[in-house]
Amino acid sequence: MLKDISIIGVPMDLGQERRGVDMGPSAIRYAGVIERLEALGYNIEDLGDIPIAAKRIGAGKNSSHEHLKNLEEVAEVNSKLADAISQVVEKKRFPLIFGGDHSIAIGTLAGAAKPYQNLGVIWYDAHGDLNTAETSPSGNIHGMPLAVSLGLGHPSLTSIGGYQPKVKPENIVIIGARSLDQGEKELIREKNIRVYTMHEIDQFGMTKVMSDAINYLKDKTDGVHLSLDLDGLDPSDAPGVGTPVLGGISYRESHLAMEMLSEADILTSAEFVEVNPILDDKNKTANAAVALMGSLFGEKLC
Ligand SMILES: NC(=[NH2+])NCCC[C@H](N)C(=O)O
Ligand SMILES: [Mn+2]
Ligand SMILES: [Mn+2]
Repeated sequence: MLKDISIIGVPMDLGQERRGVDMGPSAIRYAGVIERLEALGYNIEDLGDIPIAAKRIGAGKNSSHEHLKNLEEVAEVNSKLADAISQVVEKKRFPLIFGGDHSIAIGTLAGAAKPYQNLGVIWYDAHGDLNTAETSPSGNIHGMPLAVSLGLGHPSLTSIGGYQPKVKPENIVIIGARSLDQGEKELIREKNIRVYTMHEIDQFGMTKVMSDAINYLKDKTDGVHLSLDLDGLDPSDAPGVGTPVLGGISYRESHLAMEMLSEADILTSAEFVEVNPILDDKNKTANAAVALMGSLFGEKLC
């Protein structure tokens, strides 16, 4: 992994309807992320936050796209984010992004995938985030970023970065899924996307799931992005998220997953999203995110 890391915060809350996720980047910084990574010998540059348009009252109600809430605003923020990440990549630094809701993955991937022919994506999440306006039960864009990155969705989202698709279905691995909408299940089947649901994690254990996932991606990808939605973890370990789903990945299993990724040394970018301090318990979720980043960047227990 690159020894120089550039942090970008994206206090985005327009991709969903719960207030507070815009405070995620601050909560993660307060949890001591910079000190933690510096202690591991990394050179950290914090580029601050991407500016976000003020949230409208009754988000989406007046939007021109009923099934794509805050479309224009979400698109604008994501194209700024994509540009910021491209600059980080050009400097040969590792982009580390803090959300914000998961709609920011649209911009992250637009920036992070550009230099790669076959960027792998590890989507660590209770959800597939594979909806389009047609399949979404909510109209919330945070449920759509992985579909957008495959080139499926509104053109003002899929065109960000000026190329598409950002990722190919065979280079995606979803880990921790336990809440998939009907249209998402159909897309997973149609595109043959590799998914490790909680069933596989329970049946085979995290060690087997992660080594399988890493082997699946290792030889065919030229870079790998980790998109970690904190709701992939069980709500008892990460209560500060807007769309919690029971029966998730434990804190310890998540540490193991991060340690295995660190060992495999395949990551070229990462993002931690959906931390909502208003819904949290004493910053537990941001603290978990930072502890997981410790493992991801090479912290050893002894
Ligand atoms: N990034 C997330 N937390 N996504 C949750 C999405 C929930 C649901 N599948 C939807 O599309 O509305
Ligand atoms: Mn999720
Ligand atoms: Mn998500």
